[in-house]
Amino acid sequence: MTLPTAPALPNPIDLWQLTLQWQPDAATQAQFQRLYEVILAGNQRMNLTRITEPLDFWEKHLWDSLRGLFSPILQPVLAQRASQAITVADLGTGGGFPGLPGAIAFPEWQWLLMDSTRKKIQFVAEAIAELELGNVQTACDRAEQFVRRPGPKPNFHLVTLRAVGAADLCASYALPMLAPRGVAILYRGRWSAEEEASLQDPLSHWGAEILGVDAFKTPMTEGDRHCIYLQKID
Ligand SMILES: C[S@@+](CC[C@H](N)C(=O)[O-])C[C@H]1O[C@@H](n2cnc3c(N)ncnc32)[C@H](O)[C@@H]1O
Repeated sequence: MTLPTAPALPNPIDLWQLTLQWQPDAATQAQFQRLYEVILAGNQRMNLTRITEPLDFWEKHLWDSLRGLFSPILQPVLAQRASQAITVADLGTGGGFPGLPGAIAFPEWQWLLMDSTRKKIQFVAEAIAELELGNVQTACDRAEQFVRRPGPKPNFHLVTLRAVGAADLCASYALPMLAPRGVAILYRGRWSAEEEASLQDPLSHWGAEILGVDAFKTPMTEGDRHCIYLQKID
């Protein structure tokens, strides 16, 4: 892949620390910059994202992807498990969000990035090679079909979905893929009581409950965000 020269991404140490209680080290920041270049290069061939300005990319792709993983709701669950044992599936990953920033920030976790669109998964596979990420695999599949394939039943510790569809549909994709006590993270913008009510059927069908709803604003443009954490009970 020929990478264009891209403007430098911001690295607002104070904001990382204040909002995530975490800061990327120099190598991680260099990986984020490389990811930005890879996305800009991919965008020249296909429509991956309209978010291409450095500040926008930082906030709406990098920070937004990571905020769901650094949530205070998730941290106690993660603390119960050795970090290298954590497996994550990002369903409907598109151009690789939140999966690629997550795989860079959490290199000890094992990631599967899935999308039903072949050319998007081809791009993600190229990005993984370009970024030399040894902890990420890809699958071109539909989430609802993946669980029905012959072979061992998926049992991920985490499943993430951002901008893939209605909340109840996302829950019905994610919950059958979780290990007992595993957590699905639904990345949403606004969140309503009606959407929360729509989760009741998939939650009772798959034996899960709402672990928590994290409401927050993006740190630069103050957009409304919610991450919904669903935990498999048994
Ligand atoms: C709007 S994009 C979001 C991409 C990315 N998650 C993000 O937030 O930038 C939705 C993606 O979900 C994929 N998708 C939709 N339904 C799917 C399904 N049932 N299984 C797998 N991928 C699906 C689409 O191909 C598309 O790439």
